[in-house]
Parts: sequence; C-alpha cells; structure tokens
Amino acid sequence: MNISVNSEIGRLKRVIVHTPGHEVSLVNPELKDQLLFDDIIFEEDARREHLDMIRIFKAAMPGDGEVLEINDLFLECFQQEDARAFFVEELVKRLSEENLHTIEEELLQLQPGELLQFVIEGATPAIGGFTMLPTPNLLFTRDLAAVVGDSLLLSRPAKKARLREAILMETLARYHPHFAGVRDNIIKIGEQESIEGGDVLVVSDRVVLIGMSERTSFSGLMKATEKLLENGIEHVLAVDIPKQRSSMHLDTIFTFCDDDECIVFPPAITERRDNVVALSYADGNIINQSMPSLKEALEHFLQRELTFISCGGAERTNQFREQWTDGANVFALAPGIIVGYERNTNTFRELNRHGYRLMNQHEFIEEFEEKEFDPGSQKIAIKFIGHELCRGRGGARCMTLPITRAN
Ligand SMILES: NC(=[NH2+])NCCC[C@H](N)C(=O)O
Repeated sequence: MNISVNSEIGRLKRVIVHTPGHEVSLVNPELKDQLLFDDIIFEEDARREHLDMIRIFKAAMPGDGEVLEINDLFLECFQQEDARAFFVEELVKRLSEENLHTIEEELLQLQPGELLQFVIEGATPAIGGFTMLPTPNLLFTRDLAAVVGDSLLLSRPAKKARLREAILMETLARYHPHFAGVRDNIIKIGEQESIEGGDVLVVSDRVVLIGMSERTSFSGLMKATEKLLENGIEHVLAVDIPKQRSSMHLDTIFTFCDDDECIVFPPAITERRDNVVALSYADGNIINQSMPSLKEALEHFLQRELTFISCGGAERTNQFREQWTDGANVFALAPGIIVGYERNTNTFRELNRHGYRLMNQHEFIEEFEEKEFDPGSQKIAIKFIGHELCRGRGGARCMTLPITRAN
C-alpha cells in the first residue's frame, strides 16, 4: 500500500479514523479532566455525528479511496502472535504503574477482540477483576502519528491518558501489512521527549510545520526535525504556541484550506511576532533562522502569497468562542474542499466571503454520494454537526489520520 502525504490538502485517498464506541461512555465527571475531555459525551449521538462525517469523506473521495477504521486494523494486526507479543510487552513496560505484569500471561492468551476491548475500555470479561481507565481520545486519530512524505513519525504523547494509543499505533506501524512500505522510514523520538500528531502539519514535500506546544517538547521537536531533515524534508518551521489546554496542538489554531489559504486564530497566530524558527541542514549541521511571523516564514519558503482567514471572523469574542469549538481545525478533502463543525457560523461566513461555497452535510452527501465528485478548482466548505464530538476538544482534522493523499 502506498503511504505518502506531501501536503495538508492534496486529494484524500486513505485516512484512518475511529468511530467512538463504548469507551466514551466510561468517562464520568470525576475522570473527565484526567482523560482530557471537557465534558461527558453522549455515545450514540457522538457516533452518529462521526458516521455522518465519514459519509462526507466517502462522497468526496475518489472511487478507490478508503476510510480505514483503526479498530479493524488492530483486529487484523492482532491475528499475528508476534504483534500481540510486542504490544503486550510494550504495555507492561510503558504502563509500569498499572502492574500489568501480574496478568501478562492472561493478556497474551486473549483473542484479538478481547485484547482490543481491554486496551480501549480498560477491562474485558475475559480478564475479570482487572480494570484500567478507558482511552476515549482514540477518537482523535490525528495525534497517534504523522505521515510526512513517505516517513511515518510516531507520536510520543505528553499526556499519560494517551500513552496506550501510541503503543497501539506503534504496533500497527510495525506489524500491519498496510505499513510494510514505510517500515524502514519509521521515526521515533526518545523516551523523555514528546511530540503529538496534532502539532505536525505537512505544508509541502519540502516544508513541515511543527508546533512547540503543551504537547510537543523542544527536544521532541528537535529530534523529529533531525530525522525529517535526514529523510528529505528541507525546512522544518518550529512554531512556538501558547502552552495551554485550549490550544493544545498547533492544529487547534492553524489549518490549511487550500494551497494558499489557511484558517488562523488571530490572537495566537497573526498577533504573534518572532515565534517561528526555520530549521534546515547546512554542511551537515542544523542551522536556525529566526522568522518574523508564521505568514512571512511560509511565504518565504513556499514562494507564494498566502491568505489567512480568521477563525470566528473579526470579532474578538467570536474568535475565542469558535477557536474553542474547533473553528480553526478544518480538514481538507482536496484543495479548497474542507469540512468543519457547522456550529462555527462566523468562521463559515468568513470562508464564504473568501469565495467558499457553503454546503451542509446533507446537501453534500445527497449530491455526491451516488455521483463521482470532481473537486476541480471549486472551493467548498462543508459543515457538519458535531455538538457531542466537540466536547472531546477536537475537530475534523483531529479526528483524521491521512495516510495517502494525491500530490
Ligand atoms: N489534534 C488535536 N488537536 N487533537 C485534539 C485532542 C483532544 C484530546 N481530548 C486531547 O486533549 O488530547
């Protein structure tokens, strides 16, 4: 399988998602902060919203496009005994405080479905009496890894609540046949460092953006940069962003809509200066060049002008409200074809002012579910309902891990 991503916007061909399951119903008000949710969410509605989002993807993707459910990939992968053995060993080692060594033999005996249930929900009837917390954030597959060119950068999460997801992803990368082609290009950073996929934006086959955030440490960023530069990327732009919950990853304040258009949260992007450093190789050493702003840095390295569209429009209150509900976190299905939460009405109005035709999920699905969608050069912003999903603090980009895009 050809795994390759050279931009944020190239036509989507393959994407990994996770439709929320019972694990989200195991989040209670006492646990929600620890589990990185801002509220408890209603499973059935969240699932329905997510399935609608997938229908949009399928309607917009080419005929041979694939939306891969991560659970299916695990079940396929866990058929292999060595994949299960690797996974259990990593769990026992990296979650040492859970005392999983006491049930290691039982874990190795579980059927693939039971093992998956144990890991995602924190318990399975097959091992009665042993429980851990669930992993409700698996919904945000974006943060598990990043495909950059034909390399696979594995996340090393900053938050313990997301550690199990990273171990699952590493197992897929090492054992699932889909990843055979990138297996020699796996990038893994050191144990003391952190990086999460939401901070990594593939601007082009030469330029990558990495946020230095609540979740991505300076050393994690530097290690990933070193390896990306070795694997053919020419410039990594390190973007310093506020280290806070509301903007835990760069993609919560900045995403691409088209070759030359991005949605930005002004207070943390356009109103910041001197927060970008360009890292490149020269004579075998990494050199850094301080850039006045993200816009100037991107325009300099891409050699084209960019338009920054304001999340929430011109009003301060709306900018903050809509950033909080992921207005700046759109996902591109093709150049100029984006999806985002419908509730961010001011952001959509702003997109419309910039020439985007607005469609809601039903209009888009109705029009293109049966007939092939040809993105051409049109610009469409597709709105979908995500009132439950949004309580997990992530939008369309967070819920997707593209592994193949057209160039
Ligand atoms: N790429 C993203 N912005 N992901 C959002 C992740 C949200 C998740 N609840 C967390 O805090 O980890």
